[in-house]
Amino acid sequence: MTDLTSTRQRIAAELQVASAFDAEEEIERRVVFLADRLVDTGLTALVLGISGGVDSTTAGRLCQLAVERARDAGHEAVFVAMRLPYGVQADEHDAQAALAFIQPDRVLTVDVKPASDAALDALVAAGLAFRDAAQQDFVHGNVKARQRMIAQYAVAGAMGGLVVGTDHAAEAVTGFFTKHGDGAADVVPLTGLTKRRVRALAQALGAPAELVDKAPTADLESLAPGRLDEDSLGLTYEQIDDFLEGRPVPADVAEALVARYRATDHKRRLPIAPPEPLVSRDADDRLTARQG
Ligand SMILES: Nc1ncnc2c1ncn2[C@@H]1O[C@H](COP(=O)(O)OP(=O)(O)OC[C@H]2O[C@@H]([n+]3cccc(C(=O)O)c3)[C@H](O)[C@@H]2O)[C@@H](O)[C@H]1O
Ligand SMILES: Nc1ncnc2c1ncn2[C@@H]1O[C@H](COP(=O)(O)OP(=O)(O)OP(=O)(O)O)[C@@H](O)[C@H]1O
Ligand SMILES: [Mg+2]
Repeated sequence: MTDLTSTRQRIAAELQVASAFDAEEEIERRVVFLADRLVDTGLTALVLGISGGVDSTTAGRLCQLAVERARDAGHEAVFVAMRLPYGVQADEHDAQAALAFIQPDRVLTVDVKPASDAALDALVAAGLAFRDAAQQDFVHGNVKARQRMIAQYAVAGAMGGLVVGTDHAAEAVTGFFTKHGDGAADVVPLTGLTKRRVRALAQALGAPAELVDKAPTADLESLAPGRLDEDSLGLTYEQIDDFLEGRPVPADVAEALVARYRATDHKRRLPIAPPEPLVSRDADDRLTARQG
């Protein structure tokens, strides 16, 4: 086995990509997971932003099925779908189609533009300077993602809810999310899925074809509205999925993915702390020796 093959296998295992896949089984397993989290924690709501993309369409429908499952078991539970546009969203019709499909108990709409723009204006007024307009637009994009996180956590705080994230293996491997923005969540039901497997779940759940097949966009940059993820990444999701599922990919693609995975390691972890001081390790060792 080559080094690259064993590295790929290790990454797929770390991201929980299964070798076998059955859409119906995966739906059931993930609905049960969400319903159990509600019952076990005693919390009473799931909260998730619905963008009109396939990830939140899929996760949103799983959430609605999960709260219905929890209610059937006698547990009070509600799914709050959040529309979180930045001003007027160009593909608002897709977001509305997603909501029509998900049939959430409740929809809350919060425009993240005023808060996102106010944060940027205050930073500039405080003297923060950007390299150029493109850098400012990129940083502003991450502010928008974090405003969505703030809105969802406010609802979760008020309603006793869990914030649901849409991260999955094809996004995690490249670290293509905003740290503490869309990367922040209490539960991540799509974990381990490649993008084509997310689409397979969406299809099996009965989502409209235009959402199942929709091209992924983070849609964070005002200077490049609706910019496709694949253009930003310089990789296609087919390539990413093939890599994760152990199908053949060109060596340069595999090398690029391994490099991205390593460079974004910090985004999949808790904040980095200083190494443990030796003195406390010695104390731990003494305690272990006494207990042993
Ligand atoms: N080695 C390291 N150890 C610890 N921290 C490290 C680090 N390298 C950078 N950092 C820090 O990490 C932070 C940067 O991370 P972050 O703020 O996330 O910013 P960054 O990764 O630069 O940008 C987020 C990327 O995710 C994309 N995105 C965002 C949201 C949604 C989606 C989507 O697909 O829908 C995609 C977005 O388009 C953009 O390309 C900085 O503070 C940086 O200094
Ligand atoms: N305009 C928005 N309104 C509500 N939630 C949003 C919006 N944009 C992003 N989000 C939230 O951030 C998450 C991450 O965005 P991301 O683009 O990765 O997923 P998606 O839009 O659902 O699917 P895709 O990746 O295929 O575009 C979304 O799943 C959603 O929960
Ligand atoms: Mg999107």
